[in-house]
Amino acid sequence: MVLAMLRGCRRLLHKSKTLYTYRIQHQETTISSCYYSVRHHCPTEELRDFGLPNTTWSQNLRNLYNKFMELSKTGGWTRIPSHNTIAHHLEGDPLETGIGKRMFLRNLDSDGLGFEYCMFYNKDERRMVCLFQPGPYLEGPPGYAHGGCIATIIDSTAGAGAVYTCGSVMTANLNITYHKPVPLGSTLFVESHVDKIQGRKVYSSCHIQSYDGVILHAEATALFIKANQ
Ligand SMILES: CCCCCCCCCCCCCCCC(=O)SCCNC(=O)CCNC(=O)[C@H](O)C(C)(C)COP(=O)(O)OP(=O)(O)OC[C@H]1O[C@@H](n2cnc3c(N)ncnc32)[C@H](O)[C@@H]1OP(=O)(O)O
Repeated sequence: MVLAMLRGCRRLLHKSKTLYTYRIQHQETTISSCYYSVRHHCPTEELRDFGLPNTTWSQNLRNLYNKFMELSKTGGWTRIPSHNTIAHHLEGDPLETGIGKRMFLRNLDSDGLGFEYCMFYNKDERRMVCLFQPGPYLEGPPGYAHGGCIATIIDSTAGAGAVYTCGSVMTANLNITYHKPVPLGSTLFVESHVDKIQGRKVYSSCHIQSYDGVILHAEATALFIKANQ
């Protein structure tokens, strides 16, 4: 499975011929675009799991987290680990993909300032839930989250849902309707669903609600393309 995905990635890289050259600490490293996939085990080093509660989490976020942890005990839902380097989520050579890079959503060194979130996956229902608290560094309109960060959390939730359902994918299309501004520091319930799989195309939908489900902040549809096997 792992080897097949890697081969799929490599074939794609040859096909697309999209090679980018990065200079990192005076060392030139050639990397290329790659489908996102899930690493099933971590390398030997101990890594922090950022999807666990920390002191910046609001009570509402903790309550939702506890609710899904309870649901996890009876099967159905599984908490998804979250690291700050994509190399530890990607299948592939960590030396090639990981040097000097951070995951966009985990690129701040202080908790609570940016994307504070955890995810839970339900395999049978093909659903991914993200419990999200946007920090003060995500400001767009005064006091509210930037639309780009809302797009990011939608893409990441629906993308992770597609990855956990189908394996390696890339986002090809994302359509978002913003209904209500998202207050910074609020607790949000983001939920995605894989609606249809047609060949390599994975169609998903996603919405963002307030933690109590009263306010619908945004809705989206997305198309992900599976890696060639
Ligand atoms: C982060 C959270 C951590 C949680 C823990 C899990 C960790 C792990 C999860 C990570 C989750 C990250 C989620 C972020 C995901 C990105 O941010 S991805 C980055 C943004 N996206 C990109 O950069 C993609 C850029 N585009 C491309 O590279 C290429 O166009 C694509 C999308 C790979 C497709 O190219 P291709 O493989 O050559 O496929 P191609 O043959 O062109 O098309 C295949 C089929 O799709 C159709 N198609 C392709 N594009 C489109 C389109 N735009 N519209 C409609 N149809 C299309 C084609 O018509 C074709 O249809 P059929 O003929 O089969 O019917």
